Amino acid sequence: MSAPAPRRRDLALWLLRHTRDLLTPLLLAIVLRIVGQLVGVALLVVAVTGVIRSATESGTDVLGGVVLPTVGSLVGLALVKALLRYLEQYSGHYVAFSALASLRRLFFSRLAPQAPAATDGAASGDLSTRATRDIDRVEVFFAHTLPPAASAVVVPLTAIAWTAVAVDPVLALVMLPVPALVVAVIPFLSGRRTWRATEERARANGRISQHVADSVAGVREIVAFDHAKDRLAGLDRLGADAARAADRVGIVAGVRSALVQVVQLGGVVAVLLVGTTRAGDGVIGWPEVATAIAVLLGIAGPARAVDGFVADLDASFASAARLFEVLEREPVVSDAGPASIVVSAADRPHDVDAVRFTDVSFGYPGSLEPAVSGVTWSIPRGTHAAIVGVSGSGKSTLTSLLARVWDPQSGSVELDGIDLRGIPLGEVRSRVAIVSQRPFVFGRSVRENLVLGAPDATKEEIAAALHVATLEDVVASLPQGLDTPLRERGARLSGGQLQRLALARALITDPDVLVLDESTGALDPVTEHSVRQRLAAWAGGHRTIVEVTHRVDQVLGTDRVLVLDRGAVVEEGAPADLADAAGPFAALLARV
Ligand SMILES: Nc1ncnc2c1ncn2[C@@H]1O[C@H](COP(=O)(O)OP(=O)(O)OP(=O)(O)O)[C@@H](O)[C@H]1O
Repeated sequence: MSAPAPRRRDLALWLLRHTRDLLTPLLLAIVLRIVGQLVGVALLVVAVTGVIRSATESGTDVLGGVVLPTVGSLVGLALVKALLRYLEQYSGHYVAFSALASLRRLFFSRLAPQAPAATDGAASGDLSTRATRDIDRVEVFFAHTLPPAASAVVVPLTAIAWTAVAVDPVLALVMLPVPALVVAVIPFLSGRRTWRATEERARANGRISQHVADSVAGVREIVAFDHAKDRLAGLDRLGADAARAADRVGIVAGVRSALVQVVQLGGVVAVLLVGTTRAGDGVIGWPEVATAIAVLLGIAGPARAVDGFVADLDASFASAARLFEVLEREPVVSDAGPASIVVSAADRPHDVDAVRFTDVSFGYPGSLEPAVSGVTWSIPRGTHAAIVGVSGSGKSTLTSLLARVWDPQSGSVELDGIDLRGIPLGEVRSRVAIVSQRPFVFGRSVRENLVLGAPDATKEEIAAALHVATLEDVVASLPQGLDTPLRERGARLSGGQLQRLALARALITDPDVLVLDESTGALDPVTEHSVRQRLAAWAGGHRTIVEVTHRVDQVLGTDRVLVLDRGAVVEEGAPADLADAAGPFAALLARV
């Protein structure tokens, strides 16, 4: 179920909630920035008043009485400002990068329980853009938003209040509309439109990443079917969508930036006009006019920062919204947690079936037809069972339910007599190992790929698994043996070797139930025969094997067979009996 689209305010609160621990350094960054910028305004004021005093004050010791103290103050203030800037940048970026690290951790920790159900078939390119670029964009929210936003309000107000008290209240009043417009009005002009365009740009970037990821993964098909031009044209179209959205954002940002300049320069002219009149009337002196202008110039930068970050902030929120979508999604299956039942191997009852499906029905989200319906079937421990049926009959779905990738909508799946929903998820996954149709191999060494599910596997365990999978000769022939690096997706292995690697990887975890999902299809008959023999020895009458296949002749040597058709059980029994009965199994067998 997808979460409702969040608003920007909700997103800001959501981000802050997930990074609560960083609020103290964030507050520190804000205070440091405000003080640093006030020191910046003071620098200008001291410089201007110093110049005016040295020009207007008569007397012999202008150098010692005015110039040197002014220069001394300027140097002192500049050093303090530099130090404050350093500390502000340090704490701001500490907050930002720590926030990114915790968002990354959060992303993967929330994604893991959703996998593989929610990630299988999901747009992997788009997902990785969310995990990388979108998370990086959120940095703007932490490092470049809250401190500048706070200082854009506090610095101008403080400086103008000081002007009202120490210089001239009328000039302060003339200055006031400038930061008000620059901070609170102009940055938000046309905000809704740019926000929508920014969201569209983020989505377009996600689609571009997906297109590129698909093109890289499917490069063989693209070349074989001479499809490169179409892919490029598709990329151009997506690029044009992103550019159009970026243009809309850019035009508004340009206009707003121009307006900021006009208002700030207009403010200087207004202060100059009013100040000149008041100085001419003798109400204030020229130094006061110059000081007021120095203050106005000093607060221009801090005030302008709001317009500077609003566009970036939109991009940051658009990315945060894409993260929110993934992070707040409910896991497809919920872990039963510590209250659930963990039964040690020794305590497991011997008289119950290893696996039992009771009236199990399940349909994929969004599908009208159930993928399996009303399946009731038991697999005694230590047997080799097979699920057969034509393509799309629900065989793989049944094994996914057995590994609790999904929960059935009705009925139950039991492991050793206990409903899977009452067993910790980690325990289910360690007791049921699936060797899938399309195993994934990481671009790491053979060894690292083998011990994925059992990082502490011993040399002997690895050797035993390689033996059952008849992979020992293959590994021995690799240039660095087990340490040979594999290219991504196992590019340097043949299809059959890849399948055997996946089998060995599952065996190393020493599962109670080994599920083979069409996982010997790429083996030559001699190798397959030898793998089957070794698997039977490995199972040794106490481990259970569930094999999914549409090669019906392969299952004659198994203990029992389930025949599925359009998700329903149409026959079940010992293969020899079924072969003799004139039922669906015999019909499938006759087609071989
Ligand atoms: N992730 C999914 N989302 C939606 N529908 C799915 C998904 N996976 C499978 N299906 C559908 O569920 C039904 C059963 O598919 P399943 O993969 O279990 O069949 P199968 O018997 O294993 O097929 P095959 O022998 O071709 O692998 C099919 O109609 C299929 O289209």
